[in-house]
Amino acid sequence: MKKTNNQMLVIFGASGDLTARKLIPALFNLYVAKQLPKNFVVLGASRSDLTDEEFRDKVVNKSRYLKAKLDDLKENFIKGFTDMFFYEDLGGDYTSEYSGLSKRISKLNIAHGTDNNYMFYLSTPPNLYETIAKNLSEVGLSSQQEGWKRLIVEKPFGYSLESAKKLNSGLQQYFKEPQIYRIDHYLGKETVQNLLVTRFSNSIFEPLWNRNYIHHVEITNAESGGVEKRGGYYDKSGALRDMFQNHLLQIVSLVVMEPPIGDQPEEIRNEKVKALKSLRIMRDEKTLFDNTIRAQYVASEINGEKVKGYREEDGVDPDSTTETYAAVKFFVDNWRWHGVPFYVRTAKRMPTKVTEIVIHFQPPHHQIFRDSGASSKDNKLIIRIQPDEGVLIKFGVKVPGQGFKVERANLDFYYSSLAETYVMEAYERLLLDAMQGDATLYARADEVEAAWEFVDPILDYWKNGKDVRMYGYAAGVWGPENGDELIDDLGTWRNPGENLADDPGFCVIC
Ligand SMILES: NC(=O)C1=CN([C@@H]2O[C@H](COP(=O)(O)OP(=O)(O)OC[C@H]3O[C@@H](n4cnc5c(N)ncnc54)[C@H](OP(=O)(O)O)[C@@H]3O)[C@@H](O)[C@H]2O)C=CC1
Ligand SMILES: O=C1O[C@H](COP(=O)(O)O)[C@@H](O)[C@H](O)[C@H]1O
Repeated sequence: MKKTNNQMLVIFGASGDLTARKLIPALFNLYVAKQLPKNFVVLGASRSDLTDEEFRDKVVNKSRYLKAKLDDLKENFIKGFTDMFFYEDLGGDYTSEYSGLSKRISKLNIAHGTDNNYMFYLSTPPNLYETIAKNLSEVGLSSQQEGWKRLIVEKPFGYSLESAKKLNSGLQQYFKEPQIYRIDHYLGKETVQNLLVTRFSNSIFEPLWNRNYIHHVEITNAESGGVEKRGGYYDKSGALRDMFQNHLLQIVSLVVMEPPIGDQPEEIRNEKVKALKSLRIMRDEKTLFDNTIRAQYVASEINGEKVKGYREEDGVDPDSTTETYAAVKFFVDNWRWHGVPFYVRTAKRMPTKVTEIVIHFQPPHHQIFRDSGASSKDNKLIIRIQPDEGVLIKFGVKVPGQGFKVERANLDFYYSSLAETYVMEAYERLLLDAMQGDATLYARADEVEAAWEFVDPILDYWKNGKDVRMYGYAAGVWGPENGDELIDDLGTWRNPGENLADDPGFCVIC
C-alpha cells in the first residue's frame, strides 16, 4: 500500500463545473473510504467573492452527487468533510501576484500540519495555466526545498502540436516535468488500466497480440448525449480534439505498446511514447481523404422526443464546421503491427453510450467448416471500457447434434461479477495517485506532443483540404453511412447494443 503524505490541495477555478461535478465528489469518496491523509486541507481559489463558509456551503450544496449520499450519512461525518475546505478570493483575476495566496497557504500549512506538501490543481480556462504556474513559482511555491510541490493540469493540453509544445515549455519553466501531472480521466478508468494486466499478466493473449494473429483493431467511443451546456467550448474543439487526440490515442497507445520492463511510471510511459511515435502520420490529401471521416449530428427524434441538431445547440455557430463525429483508419509502423489497420471512431448523439476495443483475430488459414456456419469473423476479444465493464471473448462452437453446424459463443467476464470489489471513479483514482506521487496514469509532455503530431495533419486537412467533406447523421444513429465505407472491406463497425434507426447518411457540406 502506497503512503499518502499530509498535504494541501489548492484548486484554481474552484467555483467551476469540473470542481463541483468531479473533484469534490472524488474527494468525498476518498474521505468516506478513509484514503485521505491524516492532515489534509483543500483550499479553493477563484475570482468569485466567497468566504470559507460560503464556499463550503457551495461545495456541499452544489453537488447533486453528494446530496444523494448525504441523506444516508451522519451530520458530524459530513461536517468533518466540509471542515477541510477553505477559500481564497484571488481578487479580480489570476494574473496579479500571489503573495496573499502564499500567506494563506503558509497559515493553513502551520495550522493543519500539511508538511509543506502542496498540490496545485488547474481547473481554469487553459489560457491561464502558464500564468498561474509562473505566479506560483514567483512566490516560491514550485520549490521543493521543503515538502513536495505538484501541478495537476486539466485538458486540453494545447489546441495543436505548436500550442501543446508552447504550453509544455511554458509550464516547464516554472515546474519540473516530474512535478507536472496532466490528467486524462480515461486512464483512471479501471478497464483501461486492465488492458495492461490483460496483456502483460497473462500468457494466453500476448503471443497472439501481433500482425500474425490480429486482423484489425476497432475502437468505438460513442456518447448518446450531445454537447449539453458546453457548446461554446466544444465548437472550438470538435470530436478529434476533445476525445481522439487525448483519451482515444491514450487507449491506442496501451493496445499498441511493447511490454514495459516493469510497472514503474517511466517504464510504462516510455513504451507509450514509442507506441504513439510509431503511428503512421497521414500527410497527403488522398490518404487523408480515404482514411478520415467527419460528420455533425442533425435534428431528429429520439424515443419520440425532438432533439436539436448540433448547429442549433447553445453556444454553437449556426454555420459551424466543427465535427461531432470523427472516424480515422490508420496503420502502425513497427514490427508487431505492420499491415494491421486500426479503426477508431468517436461521436456524440449516438444510439447509446459505450466505449470498447475490439480485437478482430485472423480467420483460420484453412476453414473446413465454412459451409457449416463458421464465419471468418468468429474470433474477437472485446475490452468493454464502459458501461458493463469487462472482457468478452467471442468464438465458434459446434451446435450439439449431427454434423458440424457452427455457432457463435461467448466467454464473458464482467467487473460487476466481482461484487465485493469497489471500483473507484476515474477522478478518485487519479487524485489519489497524484497525492501519492504516482504519475503512471498521467500523460507526459512527450506523449501529448506525439499524439498531436499524428492529429495535426488531419485537423489541417479538415480545415484547409480541397475535397474535404462534412457529413450529417440524424441524432441517435450510429453516424453517417460513410462511416461504414471506411471499414467496408471488413463489413461494418461493431455497433454494440445495436439499435440502428434508418439512416441514409447524407452530406450537409459536400
Ligand atoms: N467540466 C468538465 O467536464 C471538464 C473540464 N475540463 C477542463 O477543466 C477546466 C475547467 O473547466 P470547467 O470547470 O468546466 O470550467 P468552468 O467555466 O465551469 O470553470 C472555470 C473556473 O475558472 C475560473 N475562471 C478564471 N478566469 C476565468 C475566465 N477568464 N473565464 C472563465 N472562468 C474563469 C472561474 O471561476 P471564477 O470566475 O470564480 O474565477 C471558474 O470557476 C477547463 O480547462 C476545461 O477544459 C476538462 C475535462 C472535463
Ligand atoms: O473529456 C471528455 O470526456 C467526456 C466523456 O467522458 P466519459 O467518461 O463520460 O466517457 C465527453 O463527454 C467530453 O466531451 C470530453 O470533454
